[in-house]
Amino acid sequence: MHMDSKDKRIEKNKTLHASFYHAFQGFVTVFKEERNMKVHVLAGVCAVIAGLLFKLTASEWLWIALAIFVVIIIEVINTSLENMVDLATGCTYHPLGKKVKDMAATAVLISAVFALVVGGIIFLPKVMHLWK
Ligand SMILES: Nc1ncnc2c1ncn2[C@@H]1O[C@H](COP(=O)(O)OP(=O)(O)OP(=O)(O)O)[C@@H](O)[C@H]1O
Repeated sequence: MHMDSKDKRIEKNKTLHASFYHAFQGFVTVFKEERNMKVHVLAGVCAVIAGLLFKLTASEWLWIALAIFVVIIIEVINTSLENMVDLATGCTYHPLGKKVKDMAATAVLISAVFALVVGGIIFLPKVMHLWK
C-alpha cells in the first residue's frame, strides 16, 4: 500500500497538463498496486476484442463501454477509500475502517456483476448462434 513518490509538492495543480499528469499517475498507482485492477483491465480488453470479432452494433458497444468504465471507476474509488482508511487508522484495526473497506468492496462486486450481466446479454446469444 506504500507509495513512494518523488513528487512531494502539495499545492494545487496550476496547469491542465499537471492535472492530467497527476490523474494519470493515480491510474498507474492503482494498476500497479491492485491485482483486481489488472483483472478488470484484462477483462475489458477481452470484451473489446470479442466485440471486434462479433462486430457489435453501436448500442451494444455503448453498453460494453459503460460496463468497462463503471468497473474501472469503482475500483479506483475503492482503492482510494482503502488508502484513506489506512491513512486514518495508521493500518491498525478499526470497526469503521472495516465497514468502509467492506462497503467499497461491495461496490466493486456489484459493478463487476453488472458487467457480467451486460457481457452475458450481449455475447451469450452470439456465442450460442456460432454453435448452432
Ligand atoms: N484498518 C482496518 N480495520 C478493520 N478492518 C480492516 C482494516 N483494513 C482492512 N480490513 C479488513 O480487511 C479486508 C481487506 O482489506 P484490504 O485493505 O486488504 O483490502 P483489499 O484486499 O485490497 O480489498 P479489495 O480486494 O476490495 O481490493 C477489508 O475488507 C476489511 O474487512
